[in-house]
Amino acid sequence: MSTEELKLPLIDLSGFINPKAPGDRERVIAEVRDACAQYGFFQTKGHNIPLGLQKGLLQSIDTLFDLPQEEKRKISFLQNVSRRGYEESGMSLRDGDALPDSKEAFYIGREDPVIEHAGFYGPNVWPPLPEEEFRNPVWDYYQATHKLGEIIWEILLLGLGHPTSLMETFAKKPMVMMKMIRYPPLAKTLPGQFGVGAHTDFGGVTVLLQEPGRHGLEVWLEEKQAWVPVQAIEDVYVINCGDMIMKWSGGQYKSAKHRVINKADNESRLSCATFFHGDIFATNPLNPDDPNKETVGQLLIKRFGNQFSLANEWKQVVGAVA
Ligand SMILES: O=C(O)CCC(=O)C(=O)O
Ligand SMILES: [Fe+2]
Repeated sequence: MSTEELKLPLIDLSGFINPKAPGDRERVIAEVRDACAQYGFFQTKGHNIPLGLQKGLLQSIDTLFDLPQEEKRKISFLQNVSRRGYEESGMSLRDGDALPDSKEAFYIGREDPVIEHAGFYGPNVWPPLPEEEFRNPVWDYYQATHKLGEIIWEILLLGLGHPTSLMETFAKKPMVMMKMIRYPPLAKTLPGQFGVGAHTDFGGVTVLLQEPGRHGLEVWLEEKQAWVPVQAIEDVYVINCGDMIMKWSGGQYKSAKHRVINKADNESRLSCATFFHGDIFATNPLNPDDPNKETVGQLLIKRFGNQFSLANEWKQVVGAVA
């Protein structure tokens, strides 16, 4: 089978969110379970996120990244205790990659009024744009994908025979980060440079919006030893599981490698990923007997610690150092 013929499952979530007939919810739960067990990824419609919110968000991302570079640098995420703000192109380099990512990104997260736990919780930073052009549409969108992340978590729990009430044991004050991304046109990247190099997502559920028609995401399919291109279709989300879910589920749900190459010569590509993890002090809720007692916060530090300005303080808060 050639990679062009391989497609991720497309799952209609409306059967779970607004069931109309007996068995609707169970069907969706089984479809999601099978997709996450086989691929760790699926595409979805019937997710209840209004198209108007998606379009507003993409417009806001475009406006933000069109700001002059010096304006964007003033809100660098490296200067922010809570890792909110702007990441310049060329800043992310994974071990083993020859070149850094070409993408630029902007991060927001929970809007907590005061900085707590050395920055795990804290306020967002916002660019110097009118609220109705950026902050309002972005925040409305964040809340909508926060909700969708929660729904996917519930479906994943049900798929493994757990009650949805388990959410309360690990997601009372969950880390939910949102990353808005712009990839430069292919003509503006270096030979061999990726938009985002091959990686797995670190944590819980990822809810990904791709700019319609701007393909570029590819998922590694272990069983076929092949990269599968994922189409960027209007109103269709990509959902995937991160490493923490794979660990917590004892490998029942996969965390698959993926990467992005913007294939358009002269057009940039926008996307937005919302990452729904769990409370910073939460340990594996799926298996209280799991000998591995690493917390969500410790796992975050392991993966991103070097990008936080107060990394050592963070480490102490979550017990990653004495
Ligand atoms: O932009 C995309 O399509 C995917 C981005 C991604 O994988 C990530 O930010 O973790
Ligand atoms: Fe990713």
